[in-house]
Amino acid sequence: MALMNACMQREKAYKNSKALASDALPLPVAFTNKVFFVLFFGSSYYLIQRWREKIRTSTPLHALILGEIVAMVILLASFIYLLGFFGIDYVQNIIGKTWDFDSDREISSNNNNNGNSSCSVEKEKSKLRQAQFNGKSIADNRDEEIAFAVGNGSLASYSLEATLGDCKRAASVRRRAVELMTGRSLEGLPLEGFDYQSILGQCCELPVGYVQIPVGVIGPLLLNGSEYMVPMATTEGCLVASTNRGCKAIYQSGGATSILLRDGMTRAPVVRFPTVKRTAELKFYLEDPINFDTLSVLFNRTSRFAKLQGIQCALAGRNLYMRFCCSTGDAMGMNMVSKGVQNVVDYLQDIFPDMDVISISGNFCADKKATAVNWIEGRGKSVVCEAVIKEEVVTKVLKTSVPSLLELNMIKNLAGSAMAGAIGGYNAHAANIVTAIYIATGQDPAQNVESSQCITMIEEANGKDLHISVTMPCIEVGTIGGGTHLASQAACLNLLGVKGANSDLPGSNSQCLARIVAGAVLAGELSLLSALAAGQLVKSHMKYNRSCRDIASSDPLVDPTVEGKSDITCFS
Ligand SMILES: CC(C)(COP(=O)([O-])OP(=O)([O-])OC[C@H]1O[C@@H](n2cnc3c(N)ncnc32)[C@H](O)[C@@H]1OP(=O)([O-])[O-])[C@@H](O)C(=O)NCCC(=O)NCCSC(=O)C[C@@](C)(O)CC(=O)[O-]
Ligand SMILES: NC(=O)C1=CN([C@@H]2O[C@H](COP(=O)(O)OP(=O)(O)OC[C@H]3O[C@@H](n4cnc5c(N)ncnc54)[C@H](OP(=O)(O)O)[C@@H]3O)[C@@H](O)[C@H]2O)C=CC1
Repeated sequence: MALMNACMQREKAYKNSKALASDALPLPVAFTNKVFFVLFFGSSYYLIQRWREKIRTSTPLHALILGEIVAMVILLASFIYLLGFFGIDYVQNIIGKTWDFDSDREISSNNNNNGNSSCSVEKEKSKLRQAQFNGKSIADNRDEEIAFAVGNGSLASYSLEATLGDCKRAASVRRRAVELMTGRSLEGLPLEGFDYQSILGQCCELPVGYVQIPVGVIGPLLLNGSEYMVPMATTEGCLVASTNRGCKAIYQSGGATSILLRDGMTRAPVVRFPTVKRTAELKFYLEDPINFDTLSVLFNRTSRFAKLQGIQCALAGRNLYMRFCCSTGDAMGMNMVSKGVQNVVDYLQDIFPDMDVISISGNFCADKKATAVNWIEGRGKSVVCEAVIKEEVVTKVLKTSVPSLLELNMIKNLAGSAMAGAIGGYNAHAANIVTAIYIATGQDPAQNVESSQCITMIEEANGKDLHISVTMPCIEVGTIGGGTHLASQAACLNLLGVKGANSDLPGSNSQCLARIVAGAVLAGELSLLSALAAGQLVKSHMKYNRSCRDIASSDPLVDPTVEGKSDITCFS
């Protein structure tokens, strides 16, 4: 019955978009469905009973009485109704889903082959191809002329990819147009050496080049018995060196252990009702376990990998914030969770017609913001990582002592952050390591905000050694989707052995990456805290983080002959 109910409610969500037999009836769909179910099973039961009776009394089966004829008509009618309502729609959904995947594949293969991102781009492209400029098709003009047209506004800059059918040429022309418009040179921002087709429709609009960020590598990071060489993209000198020192200390102490506590991405739409009473009704509806099956069926059908785990509600007057949480396989999952939530919200709109959807994101998610809800409930992967660092390693490699680190962590990371009113900022520099690995491996770098939430604990172990742990509730990483497929980022994921989707165990690649992030953060915390305890910080940054070269005179945009510009002091 629960399944039947689930099916009935699930199909209702599509009532608005698909014509169904039930639409013709002036009755609520849930009611007519129940009536036809009862008629179907009632008539079936009656006919079976009659059939058995006829066999027992040797009456010919074709000799029908009026009641049997009526029952057969009812059976046929209810069968047609139910088939029309569930069966055909179900088949259509399967076909529809298959088609969706095919079209997704078509889109991505187009991306790879000729730069078209979608059918709409294809249509746009043919429209634009017909457009004339200087009496010829746009693509037949010289780049300088096209750039001029973009610069003076007669040609939309974002239509260049579709118009020219060549992503690299589009970026080059746009770049020139920007230079013409601003009168400033983009020399120094590279154009060559990048696959612009790979970002179309997925990673970046209006490209004019790419920024180069050096990638350093730390390791081996000995984590859960495996060794990892971890890539970090950064321009902060000293960061890689420091984290590498932390890896050495961990390695010489026998390695670190990293454990995944939970894995679920969240999205929280906000809706409003005319009264608080109605808002509370939706809250109770969402919290009723009977309804969860229906909602998860609706949610899960939007993806092969997204699986709804739960919905947490928070109410503010007439507004309800519904924090959906789901597993997302090897993807970070923001697009996936948003797609699933949209499907559920459409369905809820159907049964709560007075519900006003304010926004698919109501900030109770909470994406790219430092919040208590993430800190307490977690978002993405929640990971804890620990290591016991031997006393002699603390002395020789980290150049400090166990008591100094204990005291520093308590006064700085715990009390100091409490004084600052931090939310999840009970660490020294988790954000440094998180962001550098995120950029190197194609993650969404803006999610460093909550991904860097971390509490670093340092305690004594075995009477003389040091126990350190980092607890990170919101590591939001994926090994598929976003920027993970780009050549450089994919190479970094490959270095870690977690490139792409794990077909045997979906989710295990991204979970492994999250553990590595926590392991690297542990290394970073160890080293920076040690440098601070030993009073080494400024000296080390003057060595690795400030060039001895005359920066001003090496800048091509600065005239070195201008007086005073070369007056740079070298600290070392
Ligand atoms: C995508 C649009 C802009 C379409 O918006 P639209 O209004 O449908 O677009 P349009 O075709 O009518 O064009 C309007 C203008 O948009 C620009 N535009 C339009 N298309 C392009 C293009 N291809 N390349 C460059 N510019 C474009 C362009 O300026 C254009 O004017 P025109 O030049 O034609 O006169 C809109 O739907 C939009 O802004 N969507 C929101 C996307 C967004 O902001 N994403 C950020 C990531 S979400 C996130 O990370 C954080 C989150 C959401 O989780 C935080 C939270 O919790 O809230
Ligand atoms: N929409 C939003 O509000 C926001 C979006 N973003 C952006 O979203 C992007 C990331 O979204 P995300 O959903 O992670 O990625 P994608 O949108 O790329 O979705 C992942 C795709 O990979 C497919 N897939 C294949 N194998 C697997 C597997 N093993 N595990 C998981 N998925 C698999 C999924 O299939 P299927 O189709 O079956 O699910 C899906 O189509 C980033 O670019 C990020 O910057 C960031 C913040 C907010």
